[in-house]
Amino acid sequence: MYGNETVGYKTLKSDCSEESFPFKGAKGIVINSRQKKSALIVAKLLDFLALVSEPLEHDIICLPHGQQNLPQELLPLLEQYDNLILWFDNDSVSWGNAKMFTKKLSEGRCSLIRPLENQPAPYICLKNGYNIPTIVKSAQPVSHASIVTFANLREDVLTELYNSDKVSGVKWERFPALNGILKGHRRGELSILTGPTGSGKTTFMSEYSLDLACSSVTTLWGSFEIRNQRLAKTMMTQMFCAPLEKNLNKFNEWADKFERLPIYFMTFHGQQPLNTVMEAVEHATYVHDVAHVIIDNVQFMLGISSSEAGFLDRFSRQDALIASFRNFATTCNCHVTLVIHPRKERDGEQLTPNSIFGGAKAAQEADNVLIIQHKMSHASLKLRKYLQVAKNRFSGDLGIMPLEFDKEALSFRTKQK
Ligand SMILES: Nc1ncnc2c1ncn2[C@@H]1O[C@H](COP(=O)(O)OP(=O)(O)OP(=O)(O)O)[C@@H](O)[C@H]1O
Repeated sequence: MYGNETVGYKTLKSDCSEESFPFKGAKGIVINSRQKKSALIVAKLLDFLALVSEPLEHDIICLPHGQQNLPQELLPLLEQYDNLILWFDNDSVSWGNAKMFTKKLSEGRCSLIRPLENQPAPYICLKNGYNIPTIVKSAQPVSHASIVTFANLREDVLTELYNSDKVSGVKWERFPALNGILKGHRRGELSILTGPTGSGKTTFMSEYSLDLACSSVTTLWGSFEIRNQRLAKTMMTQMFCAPLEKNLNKFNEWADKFERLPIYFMTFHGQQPLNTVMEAVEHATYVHDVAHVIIDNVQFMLGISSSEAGFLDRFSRQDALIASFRNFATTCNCHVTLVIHPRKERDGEQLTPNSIFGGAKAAQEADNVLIIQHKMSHASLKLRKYLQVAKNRFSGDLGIMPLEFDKEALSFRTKQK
């Protein structure tokens, strides 16, 4: 509903999956109105239905696109409420998403149900016979001061401890080895991907981000080097797992599936001023609740190449870009991945974090450094590729993931044995 008007609908299937229609454009809410000044907001229809049957002094609202995004158009609709309580799943990804939404909804009037073991999502609470009104009463206000005391932080610490045995970010379906090393993809971090020229950085990043988008990570692509239609074609091929050229009759079916993914593309190409790009990124992050921004690649965006004269200028421009994205990732709680070429490439030599163009600054500011490496297999005399996690600030775990390229499907996915 939007006011009294029906603007779309949500479906719930027997396997508990949900869909919204229209997919991206639905700008209304599912509401059980009890004419209250306080509302309980959930992301899933199943949770909504669980709460509707409870004796609660709140309006019950289900968001149109789950945790994926909170359309700006809903904000006036929610203005009527003095209090908003957000109750999502009890894992750290949902916790991060709920906190992001409170920024948009104005933190002062928002409370959150903490993702603790005895406070799972409403539907699970209902199934387990938990006392839902008591859990709702335990909702904690969101603190938003610039300076916090431990009293403000203790609930966050408890949440981290409670979730510490779980993968603490969104998992990759196609790259299980990465889940083991990186422990998932988290908001607020800066990752750098590097690798020799033509080693497959764009192709890999396309699949890596596609996989996350399939798990509802809203993604903004800044493809400065290749055109968006080529990137979208690569992603669609990777999603389809076979060449689309040979299956043109399937195009519409797969284009419909691809269109439903929360992926946005910046329309920049070639060299662009940093401020213009940052402005677009910040705007899109606010409007679409972007959780992952990709810049491919930094040198192309800045219009610099390793052969350009005046290295001081090009290094300082790249430093400024890295500092801007570092700051953006932290303040907007969004993951940023920067694709950066290596500084120098000597045949047969392995790259290290220090090989990143621009040197120390990039590796220092990054939370994660990923490197596509080549290695000659002495047994088969074939050049093997692998992805090396050379820095991991979250858990400190380092390691490698072999990259077997399927040329037809443009895919590096780990094959099921
Ligand atoms: N492991 C691989 N084996 C063979 N071909 C590959 C492999 N990975 C990518 N390719 C192909 O190589 C070409 C270049 O890949 P891609 O553009 O992803 O590399 P890149 O590292 O981003 O390049 P650049 O250094 O120019 O930015 C593409 O046509 C891609 O399909």
